[in-house]
Amino acid sequence: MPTESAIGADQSGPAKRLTVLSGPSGVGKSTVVREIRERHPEVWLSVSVTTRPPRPRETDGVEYHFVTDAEFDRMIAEGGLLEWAEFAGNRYGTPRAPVEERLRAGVPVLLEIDLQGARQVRENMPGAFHVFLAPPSWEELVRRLTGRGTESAEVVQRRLDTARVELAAEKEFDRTLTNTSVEDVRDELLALILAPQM
Ligand SMILES: Nc1nc2c(ncn2[C@@H]2O[C@H](COP(=O)(O)OP(=O)(O)O)[C@@H](O)[C@H]2O)c(=O)[nH]1
Ligand SMILES: Nc1ncnc2c1ncn2[C@@H]1O[C@H](COP(=O)(O)OP(=O)(O)O)[C@@H](O)[C@H]1O
Repeated sequence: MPTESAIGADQSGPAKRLTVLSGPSGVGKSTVVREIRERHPEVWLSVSVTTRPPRPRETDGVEYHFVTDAEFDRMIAEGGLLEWAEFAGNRYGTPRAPVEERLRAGVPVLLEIDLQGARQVRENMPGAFHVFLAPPSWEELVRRLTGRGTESAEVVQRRLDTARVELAAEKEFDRTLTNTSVEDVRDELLALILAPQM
């Protein structure tokens, strides 16, 4: 079985098809990912584990696997997470085995994770391609995050504080896509996921 670093380091194998999507809370990552899930089953979307409670209209096993703190602790202890991070008071992580299985089989894999997780993937899997989803403007980001209406004012403020840090990290990414039109971003992202990546 290839090691974690061997998967990422193998520039000739299917591991080049690991794509990471990051960007500030509210920019539209989940919306773009939902479009890809519904229209492009050829791309495999990693389903993260999280200790955050489900939002209305989220289904366990679809957007996330919703787990307890104890279950999350156990996954860390067993080495079952490829990466994980704490974000706005909750923990999120990528289950390792399903990602490695798909990459070995040559299936394109998309991870939607935060900046801290993206940095861990960059460190451990150097073959991954990193895409930053940017808002058209700061005002529009605030509008989207507030307009979604799924978080309290306090949580929105916390996410906006984090968003400033995330926006400053854009240059770490291989490519920026600006989310003006969801359909345009979906098509551009799909092209990057399916293209042979340098
Ligand atoms: N590191 C890491 N971050 C994740 C993972 N899954 C989701 N996230 C990120 O956690 C942050 C919060 O996600 P969520 O609570 O769903 O809020 P939303 O992205 O604003 O809809 C976002 O930046 C996600 O990209 C994961 O497995 N690992
Ligand atoms: N291109 C877009 N134009 C206008 N609104 C958008 C666009 N993309 C997403 N949204 C809206 O912005 C809000 C935040 O999007 P979401 O996908 O939940 O963001 P994220 O997953 O990055 O936190 C949602 O209400 C969503 O409908």
